[in-house]
Amino acid sequence: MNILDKIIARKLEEITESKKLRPVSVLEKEPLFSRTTVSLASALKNASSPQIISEFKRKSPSKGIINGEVFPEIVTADYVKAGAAGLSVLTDHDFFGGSFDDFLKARHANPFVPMLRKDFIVDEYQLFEARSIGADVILLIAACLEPDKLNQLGKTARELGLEVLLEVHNADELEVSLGENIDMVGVNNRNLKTFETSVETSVVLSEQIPDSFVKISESGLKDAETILHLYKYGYKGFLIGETFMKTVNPGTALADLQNNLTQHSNLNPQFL
Ligand SMILES: O=P(O)(O)OC[C@@H](O)[C@@H](O)c1c[nH]c2ccccc12
Repeated sequence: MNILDKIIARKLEEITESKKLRPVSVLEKEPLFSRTTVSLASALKNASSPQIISEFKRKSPSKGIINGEVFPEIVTADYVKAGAAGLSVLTDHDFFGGSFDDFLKARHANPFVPMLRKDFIVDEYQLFEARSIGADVILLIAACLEPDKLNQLGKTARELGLEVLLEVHNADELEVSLGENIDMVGVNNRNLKTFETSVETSVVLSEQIPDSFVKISESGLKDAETILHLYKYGYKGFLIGETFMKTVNPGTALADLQNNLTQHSNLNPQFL
């Protein structure tokens, strides 16, 4: 069984448990459930420079513990101060060390910033959960979902007021998964089954994503040069976790990257 299959198997168990403990009728009563969501897609679409979506991630199956001593309310507020266009917070516990508690702390610290619930969504129930913790965006991973299921989840997500980020890793996934209930397409530079990471994945797939979708490059991004390179291929958003999270002060790491982006684009105005 590859790691993705293991994650999904565990996810299905968790969902069965959660549905009993907190049925949809309970989730719907959460105060955040009826909150007005904030659009990540429009923040990215309207920007005239590369936008960073900063991730709060404690650990991962590929890297183990990334940072054991971090507080989501502090890190995410620092990210926003340093200019993050959006936030991504892991809610998967067993494989990524995340939680609803992390997400809620980040949400309360940043009420008006677009936030992605980063998890493995395989059931409608998780969309209600996402809404109940104050998410604006959910991720649908093509590698985890049959096209019909993906389309159905996208439809329900949008009915709930959530934006949908479709994650793909290759042309086949893109072809079968791209549909009408998608707001943004994220190209994951990391293969979730092998953990192999190459930013060339974003270059190769860029041409095949229609211009009507906002493009985001995800994973393995470390420096301004790479971001400006991918920006030329039409990527507006850049999802970055580990590069920031492995430092003592993730917000400062983002601020440094933003400075480098500005400097490089001053030196090379053709990039912007
Ligand atoms: O930490 P990185 O290499 O900057 O990657 C961030 C993000 O792209 C990655 O965490 C991610 C992308 N897709 C996912 C799906 C599930 C869990 C995690 C992910």
